[in-house]
Amino acid sequence: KQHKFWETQPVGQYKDAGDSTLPEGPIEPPTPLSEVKQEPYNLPAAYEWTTCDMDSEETCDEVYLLLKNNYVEDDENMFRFNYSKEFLTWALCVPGYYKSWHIGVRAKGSKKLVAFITGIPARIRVNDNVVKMAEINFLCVHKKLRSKRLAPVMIKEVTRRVHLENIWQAAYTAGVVLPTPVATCQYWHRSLNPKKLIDVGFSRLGARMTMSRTIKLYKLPESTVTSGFRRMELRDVPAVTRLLRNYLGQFVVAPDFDENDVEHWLLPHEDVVDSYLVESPENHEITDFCSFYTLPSSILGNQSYSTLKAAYSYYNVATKTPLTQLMNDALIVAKQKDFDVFNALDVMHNEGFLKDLKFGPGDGQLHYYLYNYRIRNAMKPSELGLVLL
Ligand SMILES: COc1cccc(CC(=N)NC(=O)c2cccnc2OC2CCNCC2)c1
Repeated sequence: KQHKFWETQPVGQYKDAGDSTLPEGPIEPPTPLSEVKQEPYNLPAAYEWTTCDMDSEETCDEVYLLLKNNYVEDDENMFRFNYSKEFLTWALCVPGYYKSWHIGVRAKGSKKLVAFITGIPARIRVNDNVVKMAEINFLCVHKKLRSKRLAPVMIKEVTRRVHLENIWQAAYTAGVVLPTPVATCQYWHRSLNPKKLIDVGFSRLGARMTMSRTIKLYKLPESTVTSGFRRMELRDVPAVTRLLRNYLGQFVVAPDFDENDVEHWLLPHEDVVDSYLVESPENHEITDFCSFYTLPSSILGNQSYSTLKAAYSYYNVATKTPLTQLMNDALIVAKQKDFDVFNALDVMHNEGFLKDLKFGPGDGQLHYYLYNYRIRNAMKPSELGLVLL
């Protein structure tokens, strides 16, 4: 039963593990567009496909509520991601996006939205090859429709619609192990509001630790320490693009951002994404950059709190300021903005600051996958330069 579906897909298969004679690159060649299935896959009779227009307030609301009530929970089912409507519009209406890749499933009678899956176009470099890919995300099936085997048909349908746009590769992440991860990352958390985190059960009071001692342990300065540290502005896009492209060039897998991408993904957008940079006071050169995105979680079954305000480390570049000092300034502004916790994966150079800045290891892993693209060896997290939302 294990992975009956994934064994039919062009992804690294367990039986090929360790066979380093297999070449790096696409597993299957593109299909002539005329041979791509023209009509949607069949759903169970009671359901129908729908395209979700995220520009429509009403549809965006439906998507928001479906995810708020049915999307990913932590291993102990204490928290559930609660992506905001603003965030979802930002994450899905990206430069060059296809509305047809924002796919919903409705119950025919009630017209209720019961499932969702999305793709967005991205240029991803793998070693020396820039590949047009779809980034797949937000796969969600209503809790009441689980184990109806809807996920495989939704994955096939988004794949079909991506193929229709002549794109043959994809990237996605999951908390579960599927055939076959290209990288397996550990996530880490830095307490900003330890009292709330302990009250809601996200963190536990350390052995031989009092609450006041714990609050003191995680206390941060009121203001940032790096001179020239300021929010990113539109005029900074060219310099930040140069800085980011140079930095990301060292990783095996990373986005191939241009100025248009940087403007969309990294310009500050309230309650969605925050980005800061260091402008040298002497020559006004931009030498460093840090960013984090806003992803709150609903707190399931707590009397005093309903929402965990979490910041997620996004892209960070340090060329003059020590990365640890730069990230400490990111923690300081996140605390100023009333975040409860700052999360990070051990990707890129993050491992270098996690322990020093008092991050604790999370209780799970995030696995990265490529669809129809083989890489000879799985990456260490430090070789991965891609952060998905
Ligand atoms: C605290 O509330 C949670 C609500 C749901 C799940 C989890 C645990 C979890 N699965 N965390 C992550 O996947 C994670 C931890 C650190 C950084 N990025 C992450 O995931 C991102 C990237 C993948 N898509 C979801 C958001 C926590």
